[in-house]
Amino acid sequence: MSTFFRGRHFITTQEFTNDEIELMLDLARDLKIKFTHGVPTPYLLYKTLFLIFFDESTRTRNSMQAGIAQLGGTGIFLTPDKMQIAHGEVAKDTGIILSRFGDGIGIRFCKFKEGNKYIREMAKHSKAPVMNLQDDVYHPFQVLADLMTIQEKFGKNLKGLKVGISWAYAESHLKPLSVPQSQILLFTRFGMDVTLAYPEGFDLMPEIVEQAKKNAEKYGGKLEISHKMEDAFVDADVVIPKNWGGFFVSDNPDEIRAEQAKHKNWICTEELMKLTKKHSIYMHALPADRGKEVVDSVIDGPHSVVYDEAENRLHTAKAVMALLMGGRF
Ligand SMILES: NC(=O)OP(=O)(O)O
Repeated sequence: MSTFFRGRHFITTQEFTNDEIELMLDLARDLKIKFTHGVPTPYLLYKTLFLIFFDESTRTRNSMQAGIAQLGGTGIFLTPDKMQIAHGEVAKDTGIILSRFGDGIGIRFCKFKEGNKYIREMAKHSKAPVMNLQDDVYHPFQVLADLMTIQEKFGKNLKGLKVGISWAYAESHLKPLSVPQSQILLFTRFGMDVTLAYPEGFDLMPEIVEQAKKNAEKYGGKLEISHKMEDAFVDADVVIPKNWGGFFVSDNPDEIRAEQAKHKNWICTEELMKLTKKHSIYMHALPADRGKEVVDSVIDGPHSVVYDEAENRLHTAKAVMALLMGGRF
């Protein structure tokens, strides 16, 4: 199985076929069962993974570091301020050197208009797989865990499943576009009927929306855009209300924050959840701005699957690492 994957970069799920995504999820499910039963999975014995984080992380960093350890390898956590990146070393040089030292490189770099370019430049020169741990465009590990969680709740055939992805207000920081963008790209490929709702001005990247529409056409999904939060909730099986920055509103963070503050009413409440189907699930990649993006009674309530979703980050991370970094099983 691993010969399809060995040595490939994981920058967006868009560069993997549906069959390959399903294989990743099959392995993630198998790894989850083995982990739960204490069965060792030393698929990456003696392999080394470098993890470069330009930005903060709880789930991504720890799922990768715990994951590589559970596969028998070693994860080395790096921050640019303690590397020669701080003195201007370019992505090409860092990528060539680290890939001569080890077997994989993971990078988180969310800065708008810079992160994806940096990761692609490193991937161009690295002889080891480069894994995107979230950039300004994509968050492939998150969306893989999201899809795994949705399949756990609704089964493998997701055709016609109604998914509402909505913008929500937040104050903690300017969140990237990468989560909703990855979701509209992947969910439409699995036949889901996606409604994307956001206040005017908080657009996703036009080329990503175009690609998601093409995916929907090709795979029998749907993508509809609305500027009313309710539209993401009516009859939905899955709702994913989450903040993202309005990077097309302005280049100035203060202006984006001021624009966001006009939409404090975009919060996921119990009233909104009542519009969804009875069995609906509430998802969030976390961290959530409680009281801003969502009320406690929803995120802690019966519809919420946020901890299952976060838990699946570990198993999907392990599956991708095992496949790309040369696991033999
Ligand atoms: N969802 C997610 O990527 O979480 P972290 O920012 O904690 O890694």
